[in-house]
Amino acid sequence: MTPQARVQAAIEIVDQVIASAREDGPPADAIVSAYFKTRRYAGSKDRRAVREWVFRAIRHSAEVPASGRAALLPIASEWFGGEGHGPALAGDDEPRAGEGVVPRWVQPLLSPLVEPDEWPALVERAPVDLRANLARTTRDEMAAHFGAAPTPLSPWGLRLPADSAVSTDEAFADGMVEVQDEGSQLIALACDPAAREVMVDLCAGAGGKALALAAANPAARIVACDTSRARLAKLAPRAERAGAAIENRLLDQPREAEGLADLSGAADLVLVDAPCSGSGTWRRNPEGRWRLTPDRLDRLAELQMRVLDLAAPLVRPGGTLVYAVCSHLAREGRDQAQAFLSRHSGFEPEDTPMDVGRLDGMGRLLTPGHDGTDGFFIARFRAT
Ligand SMILES: C[S@@+](CC[C@H](N)C(=O)[O-])C[C@H]1O[C@@H](n2cnc3c(N)ncnc32)[C@H](O)[C@@H]1O
Repeated sequence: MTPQARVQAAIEIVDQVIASAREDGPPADAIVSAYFKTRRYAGSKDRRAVREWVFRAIRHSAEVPASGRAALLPIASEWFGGEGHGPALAGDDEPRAGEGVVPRWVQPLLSPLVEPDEWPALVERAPVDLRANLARTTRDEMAAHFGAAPTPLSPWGLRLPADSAVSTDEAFADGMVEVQDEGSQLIALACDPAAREVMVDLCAGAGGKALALAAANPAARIVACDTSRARLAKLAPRAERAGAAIENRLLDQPREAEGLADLSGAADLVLVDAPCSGSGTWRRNPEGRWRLTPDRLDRLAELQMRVLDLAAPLVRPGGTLVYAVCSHLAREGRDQAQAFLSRHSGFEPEDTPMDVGRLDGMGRLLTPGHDGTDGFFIARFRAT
């Protein structure tokens, strides 16, 4: 492909990314892969270059651009002109995407700790973090195997450069490591897993945190719940690879409480890794900024409240509830934690066992700019 044709391909892909953000469709990565499935003429260098253009265009623009052309014009105008199968010459009054990190309507909703000087880090390319599965290996052994540096905050973590391929490595296939951002590892650490016998991961998804809990305490009973069959189905093969014993439980929305009745008052620890805006992972999914709308945020805040209320009765007296979201928005983090306490007088806040991030209300906030992790809010409550 000519350089111009690569830019044209990026324009077509960004058009699809814009539509997918509107319709809650697949992520940009999946769209790039699907695009090249039907274009066998593109070699690996072409694919890499096009992908690079696509993500540069997405990172460049906080607001949804008018089109793929509008997204590429500000960063690739030298290739517009119709040569070499490239995009046609741009008109003077053609729309161009503006530069920005945080969408205007989201800016007042950020935690006040996230000041504008750290906004650029919210969309910078992220490294690949691994979690060594201590049930099978040591971090030092995996550091030597991958030639990776230890992460500074998590005792289980290793850090590789952005875009490192891990899934084809034999240590990955043998369950010695999982790909997991250091911030996610810190959520599992905030659960104090070694001290628990019964742990419920209420929003387990594909089980990233449940696997970390199991690695830290292989003897514990871990119940991984979710309302999404598709997400939960991904946990079983991962658990098998890691040699972890985790019970899977598919909950039926809106009758989740019925499916949890036998766990009432039985859990030493309930983790609520709640559905959220994902604003803390914009550096991995920068088009997440284009997906979020005020309506969607309202629905997520409702859901967070609902899963917290489902979690509360499961915690035994003296047990712990950990609430986490991968978000920098005060409404999903510190405000949600405060509202939980005002609804549940049988809980009191307690600090996380590790001194990481910054205090944000009664929880802790981790951010890419301050901590080098994805963005997370973590709060801990003790059942009195
Ligand atoms: C942030 S994701 C969880 C990520 C997961 N813990 C991990 O570490 O990979 C939130 C999950 O909550 C699930 N969820 C949504 N509504 C729920 C509900 N009412 N009860 C339980 N899980 C729910 C979603 O399906 C989604 O998988």
